[in-house]
Amino acid sequence: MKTFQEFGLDASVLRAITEMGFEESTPIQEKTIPLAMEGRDLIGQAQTGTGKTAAFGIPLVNKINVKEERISALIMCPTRELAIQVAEEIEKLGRFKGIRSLPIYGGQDIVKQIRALKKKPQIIIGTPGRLLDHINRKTIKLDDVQTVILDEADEMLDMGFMDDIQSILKLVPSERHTMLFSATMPTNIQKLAQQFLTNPEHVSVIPKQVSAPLIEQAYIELHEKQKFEALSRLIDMEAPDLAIIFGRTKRRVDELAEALQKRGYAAEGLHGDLSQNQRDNVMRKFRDGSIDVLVATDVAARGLDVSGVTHVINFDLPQDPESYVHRIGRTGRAGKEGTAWTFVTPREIDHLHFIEKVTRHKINKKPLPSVAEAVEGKQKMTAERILDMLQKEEHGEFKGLAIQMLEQYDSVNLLAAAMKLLTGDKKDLAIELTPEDPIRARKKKFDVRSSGRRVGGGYGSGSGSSDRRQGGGYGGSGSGNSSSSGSRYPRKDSRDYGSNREGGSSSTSRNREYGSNNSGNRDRSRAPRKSEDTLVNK
Ligand SMILES: Nc1ncnc2c1ncn2[C@@H]1O[C@H](COP(=O)(O)OP(=O)(O)OP(=O)(O)O)[C@@H](O)[C@H]1O
Ligand SMILES: [Mg+2]
Repeated sequence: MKTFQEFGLDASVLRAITEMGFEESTPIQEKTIPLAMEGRDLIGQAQTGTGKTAAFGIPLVNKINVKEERISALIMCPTRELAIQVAEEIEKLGRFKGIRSLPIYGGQDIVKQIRALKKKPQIIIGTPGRLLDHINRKTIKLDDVQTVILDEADEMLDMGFMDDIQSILKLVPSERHTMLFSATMPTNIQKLAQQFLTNPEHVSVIPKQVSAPLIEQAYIELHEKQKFEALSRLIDMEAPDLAIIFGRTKRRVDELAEALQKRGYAAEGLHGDLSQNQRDNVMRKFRDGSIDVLVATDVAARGLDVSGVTHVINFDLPQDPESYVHRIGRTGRAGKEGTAWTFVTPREIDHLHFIEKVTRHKINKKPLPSVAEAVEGKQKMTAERILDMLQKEEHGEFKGLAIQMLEQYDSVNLLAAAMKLLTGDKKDLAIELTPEDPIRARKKKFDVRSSGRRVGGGYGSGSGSSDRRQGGGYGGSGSGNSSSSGSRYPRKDSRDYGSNREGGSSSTSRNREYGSNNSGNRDRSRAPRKSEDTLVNK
């Protein structure tokens, strides 16, 4: 892998990269940074957690003129949390150069945003709905934008943002530099690319499977009614540092978070019905470790990068292979290992096999964790906590009492009693969740032919050679034949996109940005996609 010095970047950008702790470039960065520096339009595809943000962020920040007082670059993201996170990474990269960047997303006070816009940021990172609001209010002008980046482009299409993106891009000069990034590139992305990109270079560092290489994948077959017990045993057995649990609907997420809290886990829910304040709080707590279980709808599936996530658990099977890939990709990031568990009801087994085929990765069947395994896991965890406390030496104030008690009681019994207390056990609390319908299997055929030369993506797994090709898909060699009419946008479904578009811009009342108030709705529709060949590349 190349070091960052080899790209000929500005010294201030190099300094930022070093401060961020990046030593060498990841495969997608190595491929795209030079092309982006030449001003080439790009479609960049690489596995989850392999540094796509910096792959576009570094050349962008390098190119921006800090003297510019108008918006010169626009990054669009599908969710608010992602816009915030990408903005933070851009801020870090641009810090020493003195670049001004600003996240713009729904749910945040628009007046505050307008005030921040007066500071003349050069880079705006936003969700399409709120961006349009500002454009309509004339608080954002795009006449001087030279670079546009669509992060998670396929998801934005899937969410029905095509019209908004079109409206926004119409206002950007056509002489511009445009780049699309995602870990998954269904064929319908071709349409978007044709429309918005000029002679793009396809850069793909996806090896034979699209999911990240460092994630161990397992599934447990069980009945809907067994899921919660299985979940709590699994958490006890595995003792994750941080875990994300995906549920299918907002109601599911609420019920699950509450049930986990009742059982004594530090868990909170994240979905689009929460206020932005609540969403921000939950994310902050999860990032700083004050909660260790995040229960979420697919609003958290894309792009979120929280270090220390060791486990992803699909409490409900995701609707499509893309969603699976992105959900499990919240772990196993930046060269770290992770484990992904998926709960599957007997009627969903076919759908699981479909996901395995499309992602070209076997998901290993595992038995339901036993009570004994759960107990053992919990005991180990308690012992670790005690040893951790010993090392930190924060227990001094208890020493006097300990000596007194040891004079009267046997040390083994004392410690065992303390451990029992510390472990806590609320297993007897009955938990009842509203059942979810199973995901239906797909009937249509799909094509998983694979060919072509591929290189390893991720950290240190690549051979360094590139595999640029037309088309994307799940590692298929793809000629980019998008024969289907299967455009996946707009999806008029009940997904949780957020109808509260503060500032009430025109276009549509469809819910956006995973932030609305229609309780009980699904964050992702269960309606199968129209055509399988929008999923895989032929
Ligand atoms: N060259 C590098 N060296 C070390 N760490 C890096 C490097 N580039 C990026 N990272 C870190 O890797 C993590 C994942 O990066 P990022 O979020 O950009 O992944 P991604 O490819 O966009 O994943 P996703 O598909 O899930 O959005 C981040 O914490 C980032 O800071
Ligand atoms: Mg990303």
